[in-house]
Amino acid sequence: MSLPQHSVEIFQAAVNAVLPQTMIRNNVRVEGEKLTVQNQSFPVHKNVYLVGFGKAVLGMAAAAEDLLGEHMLQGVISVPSGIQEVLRATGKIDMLLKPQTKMQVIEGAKHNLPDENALTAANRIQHLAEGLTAKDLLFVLISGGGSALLPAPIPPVTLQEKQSLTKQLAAKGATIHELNTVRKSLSLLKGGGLAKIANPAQVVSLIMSDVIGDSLDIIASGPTVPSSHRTEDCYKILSKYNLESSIPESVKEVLSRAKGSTTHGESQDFAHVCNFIIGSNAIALKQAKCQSESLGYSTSVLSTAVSGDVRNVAKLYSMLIQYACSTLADSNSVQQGNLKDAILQTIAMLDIPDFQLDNCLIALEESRGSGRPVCLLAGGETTVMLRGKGKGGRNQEMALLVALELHKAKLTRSQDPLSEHEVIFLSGGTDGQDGPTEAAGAIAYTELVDEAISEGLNVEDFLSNNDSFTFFSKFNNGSNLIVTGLTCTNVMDVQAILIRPKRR
Ligand SMILES: Nc1ncnc2c1ncn2[C@@H]1O[C@H](COP(=O)(O)OP(=O)(O)OP(=O)(O)O)[C@@H](O)[C@H]1O
Ligand SMILES: O=C(O)[C@H](O)CO
Repeated sequence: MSLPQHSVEIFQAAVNAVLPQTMIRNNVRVEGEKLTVQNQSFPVHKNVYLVGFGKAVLGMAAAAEDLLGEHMLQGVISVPSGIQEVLRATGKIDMLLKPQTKMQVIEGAKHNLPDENALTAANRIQHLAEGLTAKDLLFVLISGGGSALLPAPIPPVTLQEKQSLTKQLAAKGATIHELNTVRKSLSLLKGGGLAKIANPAQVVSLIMSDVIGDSLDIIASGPTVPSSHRTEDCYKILSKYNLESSIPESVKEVLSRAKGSTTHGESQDFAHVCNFIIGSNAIALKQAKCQSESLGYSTSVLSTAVSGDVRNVAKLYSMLIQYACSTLADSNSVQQGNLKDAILQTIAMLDIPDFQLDNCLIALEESRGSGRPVCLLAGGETTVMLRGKGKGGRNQEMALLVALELHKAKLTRSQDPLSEHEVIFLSGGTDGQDGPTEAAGAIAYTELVDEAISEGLNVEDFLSNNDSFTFFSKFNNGSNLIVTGLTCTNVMDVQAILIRPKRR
């Protein structure tokens, strides 16, 4: 198999590790009247209710209902518009609920924005939780996209007002941490509200993380997690993005009523709640590492928190590739030292706290000793400043930017170790949809720009129009695109760098 084929296999292993059914089965057991999640057990006796919200929740709910059997009484889940149709059309029948399901499925939040359908779902979920007693257990399934699928604005804030504020913040580049800090303070169910309403029932939440650092109170705005944020934090965020003057009166009223904490009660009110992370970027990368090792690569995971502007991140990966090639060729060159300094500066500038350059060295040293090819893995989520009107996504744009950086590096250095190695760079979204495109991501390599020129394609033109999908659709007959279809899971993005010396 070729390096590009290996990179796709490794990416696929990452995605398969976090498929909703796999995660439920790996983390949940039901034996008689005992429900065990990870290492914690709960008694069950036909007293389980289920609610869920998020892009991965349909498959999670189908697997959970199978496991819970007769213990499960009733459920409501809020999932993205059209998801059941897509699953049927793509033959992913095992992610759908069985015809005899006890669950009500409500589809909503088209384009990831809260709407009336999602509001109806949130109302039903609230109603179900309010009716629970100390004898009941509420199983809560949470995944990315959950914030938009569980809107419950605190009156007098309206859905439209909340939606408009969220949109304005997002358009001004607010991070998901900032966005969800504000959302929590305006919601009845977010920021621990759902758990509070379900009290005194036992609440067991299974959470799939799609945020950097896996912060429980940020994922889907933490409906079962006490909020660590205060109202002042909301005001700071609103003023940072110059939105203070445009906040509606209703929002001011709710914020002033909250006075201090944005959580629904104190943390001792959460004694009835157990939150479990069952899927994350780290879990996906761990499996990707296993797959890569079984394919014969010296492998290291560098980070699960790669974030920042896609252009800066692409520069980081390009330098890392050059550093790796130079280390594989000669462990003490001046070029290698300079690259290392530049890499460390970029990591500090991008603020990627968990980045382990030492892990990269371990893989490189192992490879130098064994002659095995190298695989470097990382994950996270970058941001793209949209300047053009093209079609693309952050992963395809990153792959194209890395190709361009490698091309430039090759031109500026003769006798470059880069040219002596075969290099593959893959970036893909684990949800299978990179931006509004039909691809999950793309594969790049050192010679891509030269090959594109010979096909009459100018990489820089496509990049300046944010048109990476159009580029990769045309280039090489589309064979550098990674197309998986919607995976119905999401633990952010995965990058894989594969390097081996060229055969002479
Ligand atoms: N033409 C484009 N080129 C590059 N990136 C784009 C383009 N259009 C949109 N994007 C990026 O795609 C992202 C939105 O797509 P997507 O829905 O995959 O991401 P998301 O909102 O983070 O959702 P999820 O977390 O489920 O992946 C935004 O970060 C946006 O900047
Ligand atoms: O739903 C959300 O808030 C985001 O996907 C982060 O979890």
